[in-house]
Amino acid sequence: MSSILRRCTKLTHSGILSMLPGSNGRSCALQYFASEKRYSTSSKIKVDLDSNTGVAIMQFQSPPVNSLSLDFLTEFAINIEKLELDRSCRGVIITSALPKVFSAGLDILEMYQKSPEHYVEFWKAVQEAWFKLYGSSKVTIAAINGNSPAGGCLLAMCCDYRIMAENPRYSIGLNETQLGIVAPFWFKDTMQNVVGHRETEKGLQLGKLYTAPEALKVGLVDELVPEEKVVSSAAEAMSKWLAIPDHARQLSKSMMRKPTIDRLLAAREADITNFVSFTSKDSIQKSLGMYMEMLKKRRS
Ligand SMILES: CC/C=C\CCC/C=C/C(=O)SCCNC(=O)CCNC(=O)[C@H](O)C(C)(C)COP(=O)(O)OP(=O)(O)OC[C@H]1O[C@@H](n2cnc3c(N)ncnc32)[C@H](O)[C@@H]1OP(=O)(O)O
Repeated sequence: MSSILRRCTKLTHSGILSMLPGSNGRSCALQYFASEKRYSTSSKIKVDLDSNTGVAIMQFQSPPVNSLSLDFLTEFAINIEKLELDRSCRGVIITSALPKVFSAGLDILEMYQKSPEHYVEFWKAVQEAWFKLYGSSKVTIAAINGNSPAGGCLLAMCCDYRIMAENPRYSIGLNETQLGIVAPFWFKDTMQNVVGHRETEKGLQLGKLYTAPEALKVGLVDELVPEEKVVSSAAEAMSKWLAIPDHARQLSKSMMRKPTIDRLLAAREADITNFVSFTSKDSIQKSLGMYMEMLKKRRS
C-alpha cells in the first residue's frame, strides 16, 4: 500500500478528510493533519498538500456543477502554478467535492450574451488553465467521481492518469457538437493523444459522452473503481508514478506533450480571435440559448 494510503485518509463527498477504519485511527489522524498544508482557502477550489508524501489533493467545490467560469479557471490556473513552483509537491490529485459531478465543463453563461471583450478574457483563461495543467511537470491524476462533459473531460484528459467511478450513469467526453459548437483543435489534440485518431474522430463528430464502462473500453480513462474508492485508488496509483525518478519522468512527459503545447503557443492569438468571432455569431448564441433552456427543462 502506498504511503499516502498508510496515512489512513479518504475523501468524502462533503470534502472532509475522514478516517478509514484502522487499528490506530487517532494516531493516524494526528499524523495526517500534522503533515497537511492548506494551500487554498478560496470558495471554488480547495487544495491540501501533504508535505510527507508531496501529494496535493485539489477538490473542486463550486456548486451546483463545478462549471468552469472565468473565476474558477483563474483560480485553477493560480493553484496549479503555485503547486508547480513548490518543490515539495510531486503530484496532484484532482477531484470533486460535489456529488455526481466532476465538472460540467466550461460555464456556458460565460459564452452567452456577453461582450467580445469578455469572450477574449474568458478564452485566455481557458487556454491558461490548459497550458498550466497539460504542461505541469508534476504527476497529475484525475479522480473522476461524477459526470465530466466537455471542458471537464478536457481537464481530466490533461492529467497523466484517470480513475473514474464505475457508475454507468456517469459519462465523460467532448460533447461540444451536441451544443452546436465545435471543440477547438487543442481539445481535439488532447483527446487524440489519449485515445487515438479514429476514436477522437467519432467522439468529436458525435459529441459522444462515453459512459464510464465505454470510457474504459476506449482508453479515455485508465481504471474504474467503486465510487468511494476513487480518491484512495488515485493515491495508490500516485505512489506508483512517484516511484519513478522525477527528472526522467518529467523529461519523458515533456517530450510527449511539447509538440501539442507548441501548437497552441504558436496559434494562441488566432485561437482567441476564432473563439470570439465564432461565439459572437447569432446562430451560435441561439444554439447556446437553446441548450441552456434544454438543461432547465430537463431539470423541471
Ligand atoms: C471555436 C471554439 C468555440 C467554442 C468552443 C467551446 C468549447 C466548450 C466547451 C464546454 O465545456 S461547453 C459546456 C458543455 N457542458 C455540458 O454540456 C454539460 C451540461 N450540463 C449537464 O449535462 C448537467 O448539468 C450535468 C453536468 C450532467 C449535471 O447534471 P445535474 O442533473 O446534476 O445538474 P443540472 O443539469 O440540473 O444543472 C444544475 C444547474 O447547473 C446549470 N449548468 C449545468 N451545466 C452548466 C454549464 N456547463 N454551464 C453553466 N451552467 C450549467 C444548469 O443549467 C442548472 O442551472 P439551474 O439550476 O439554473 O437550472
